[in-house]
Amino acid sequence: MATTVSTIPVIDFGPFLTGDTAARKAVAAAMRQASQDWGFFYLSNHGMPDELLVRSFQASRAFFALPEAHKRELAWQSASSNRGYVAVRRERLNPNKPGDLKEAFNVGREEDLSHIPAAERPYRENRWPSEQPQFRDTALALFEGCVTAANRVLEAFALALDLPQQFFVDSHDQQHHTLRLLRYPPLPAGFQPQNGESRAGSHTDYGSITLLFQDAVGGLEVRTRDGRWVQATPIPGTVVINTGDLMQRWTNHVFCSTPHRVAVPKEHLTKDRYSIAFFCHPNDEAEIRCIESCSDAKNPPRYPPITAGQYLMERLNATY
Ligand SMILES: O=C(O)CCC(=O)C(=O)O
Ligand SMILES: [Fe+2]
Repeated sequence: MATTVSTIPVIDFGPFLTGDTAARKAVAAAMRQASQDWGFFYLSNHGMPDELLVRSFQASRAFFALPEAHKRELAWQSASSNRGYVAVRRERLNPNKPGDLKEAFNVGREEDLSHIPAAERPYRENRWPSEQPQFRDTALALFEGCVTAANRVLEAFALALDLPQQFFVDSHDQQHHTLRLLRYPPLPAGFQPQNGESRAGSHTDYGSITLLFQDAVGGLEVRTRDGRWVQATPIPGTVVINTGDLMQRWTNHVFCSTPHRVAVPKEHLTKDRYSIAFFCHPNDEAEIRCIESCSDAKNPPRYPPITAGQYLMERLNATY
């Protein structure tokens, strides 16, 4: 019997950004197929400036090199804020496994909070390391760059589903996204994971789409439809895009959210690994109701409508 060795698709986004209607439709169709088959794809020519990404990884490295006590002063406080520093083993992406061997720093949308009652501000306020003033500028520039790139991807998703181009973009315009810098600390040579511990336990992402930039170390693994784990090997110049549970629900499983994890790698485990994830979340009030072109007699709507805010809060509270 012939076996087909399949890998996570690499899609050239250039024709979507600069091409004619036919070229844009072809890119959108490729994304739809990849989202159906894998829930994951790499995007080349994604439009994010390389200089910004280089600067962001440098800023991340400098931030995580701060003394632990300084980082803890910026600790993550609540799911409703979802900002700040998350220490090693603090989070379990797979709630049945030990805490993840990673640390993280979350950034949300930066807003003018002067008109907000003081008691509510901590929930909407980013936390910044006072000893690194340039860190804030870089993180916010990266946030903006990710919003732009994510919106283009959301336009392609809309095109793939015969929706008005701005359908998803409009329901993300409050930018309830989370930018997350991640560091996976070095592990001792010969390190053997105990009780299924890993750098990040198997999970699906909660939101609509995730953009993931990874360094050259590797370790990200994606589950195939038949239950095997495949390496999402770093490919320079690309961003990994995956669809989250909310998008799966919205599209009635036409776009799938796929379990993935960061395993302790066989090589380079004594090196730290850095990645940057941008989790896109629709506006709190956005109603996540099965999209019409995603259901028919054979695939009737699988979920009742829910607001994005309610859904995401439930998922986040379960992780900590
Ligand atoms: O660091 C990575 O490669 C993946 C991280 C991830 O999947 C997550 O934080 O949701
Ligand atoms: Fe993830």
